[in-house]
Amino acid sequence: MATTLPANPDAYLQQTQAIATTDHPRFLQQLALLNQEASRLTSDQMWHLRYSNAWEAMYESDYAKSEALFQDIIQHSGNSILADRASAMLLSQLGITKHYTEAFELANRLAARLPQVTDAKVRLPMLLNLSVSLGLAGQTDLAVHYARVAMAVVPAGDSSCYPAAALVEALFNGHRLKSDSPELQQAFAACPAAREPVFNVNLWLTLADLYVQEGQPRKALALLDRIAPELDVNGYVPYKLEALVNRAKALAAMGNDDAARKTALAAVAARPPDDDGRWLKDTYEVLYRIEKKQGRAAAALGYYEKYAALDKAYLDDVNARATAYQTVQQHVLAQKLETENLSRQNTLLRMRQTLDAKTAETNRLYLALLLMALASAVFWMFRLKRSQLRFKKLSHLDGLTAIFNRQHFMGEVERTLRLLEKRAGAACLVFIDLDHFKRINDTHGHAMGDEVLRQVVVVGKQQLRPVDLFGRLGGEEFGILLVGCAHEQGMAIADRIRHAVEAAMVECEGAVIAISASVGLACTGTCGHDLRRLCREADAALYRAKRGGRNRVMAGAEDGDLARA
Ligand SMILES: Nc1nc2c(ncn2[C@@H]2O[C@H](COP(=O)(O)OP(=O)(O)OP(=O)(O)O)[C@@H](O)[C@H]2O)c(=O)[nH]1
Repeated sequence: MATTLPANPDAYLQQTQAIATTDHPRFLQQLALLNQEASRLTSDQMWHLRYSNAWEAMYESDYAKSEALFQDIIQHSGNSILADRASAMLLSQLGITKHYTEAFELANRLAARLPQVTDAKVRLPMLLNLSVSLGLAGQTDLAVHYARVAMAVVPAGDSSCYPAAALVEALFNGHRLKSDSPELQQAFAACPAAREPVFNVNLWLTLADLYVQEGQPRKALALLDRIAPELDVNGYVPYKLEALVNRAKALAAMGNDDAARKTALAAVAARPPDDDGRWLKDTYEVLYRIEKKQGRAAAALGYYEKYAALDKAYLDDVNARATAYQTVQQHVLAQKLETENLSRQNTLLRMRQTLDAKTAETNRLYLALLLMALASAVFWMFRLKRSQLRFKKLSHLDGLTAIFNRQHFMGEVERTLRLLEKRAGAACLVFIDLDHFKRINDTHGHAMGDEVLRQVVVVGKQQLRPVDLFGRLGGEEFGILLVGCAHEQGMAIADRIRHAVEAAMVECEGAVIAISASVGLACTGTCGHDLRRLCREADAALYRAKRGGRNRVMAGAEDGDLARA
């Protein structure tokens, strides 16, 4: 054996772990060397060394140490392959130490991880330990399934001893194995070549057990005799105990009570401190039957009590495993349902949020549309109102001169007279008619006539105050209401207007057109505030102005006329 680490510690670490079961003494030597030279290892190599140390601690039943090391590797190594191998080993250990709930939880995690594990050297221990732990749970179908899957993943050229042995164990624990089962033959064919003495011995002991169960005690005894030397070499206590129990059972079955008792008592003495009582209960059963058969009732009762206590403990353990398995599965199912429920709730929530967002968006859109519609309605209403007002205003005005038309003028005069009547205010109604206007049209054309009409309005406005009303009554005739004016003042203004018309300079083709107007006036002082009377009087005054020679202002009969200026 090397006393210093070889140049390539990676290969040495791998080779060391590979001989852990086939050459355990050498494994121990190499492990000691690796621990001694640990300072020369890289971080990853140190994790591999910790794995081997954990394996050895588990082999030596130092479960506290091995569990701490396995957990450290799983959680901190950062090496998924090593972590998976450590998980597989920990699974096996949790079954041995009866931490069933943790074991089945880990089994579920490993089963879920299996599809991602491609390395056959890692998949194999995972599948094997899944088979063993599910066998512990009483799930024979699953245990057999995983063992058969494990058979299929064995790399070409490697031994199929481990999965074949796992399959035998799964079938045996499920009471589905017979001494001539092909699975047993298959394991016997694979394991000797793999030079796995522990597995070989286990298979032989299983066969011996089957012989006893099948009522072939001689065959069992012959087999046990044959493997005795190997048992001594390997010195694995539980196997020795199983061999003694089966030997005692076989001897008892053959009626060799003394030898059976002696062997059974040897089995009791060989019981290791951490034995789970599985084999010992069978031992006490053998002893109880022998004592009973030989009439030693007290001794029989003593053994029976021990047998019954161990059998109860064994059955309790079986129940504990099954219960832990069911609990874990229920927990997983509950978590799955909760996750599904949460996911459904999340989906609903997301849908509701989307709907809310859409509704808010739609509402915003509606609001925007409403505001737009409102703004547009207000705008159109404003435009409508404006145009209505414009039309209304236009409808009140004379198209040519832009002063009040007849209808509106009369309306406004009537309204103003009503107000003045209430206040006893005075006013004079003035009618103006251009003289010989037809001639102007005829001489200068209709357009020129229009221009004359416009000019008359311009000069007329200049003589009026804002409160006065001015309107075109038709053709070349205009009306004015002089608000707040009594007769004299009215006459003066009317005459100023006549003057202004006469003085108006309307040119046509270089010549000035002569214009004059006849004016009739009627005032409230004599006619009162009645419009019709005022109109009649103003009209009559105008008539008299025309008749009197035009270009003059005449007042209503009682008002007294104003002579031509
Ligand atoms: N250019 C123009 N002529 C108009 C308008 N309205 C009426 N007239 C004309 O005004 C003239 C009025 O003629 P008459 O009623 O005979 O009166 P006059 O010629 O002014 O004679 P007297 O009133 O008697 O002085 C007619 O020839 C109408 O055609 C108008 O808006 N524009």
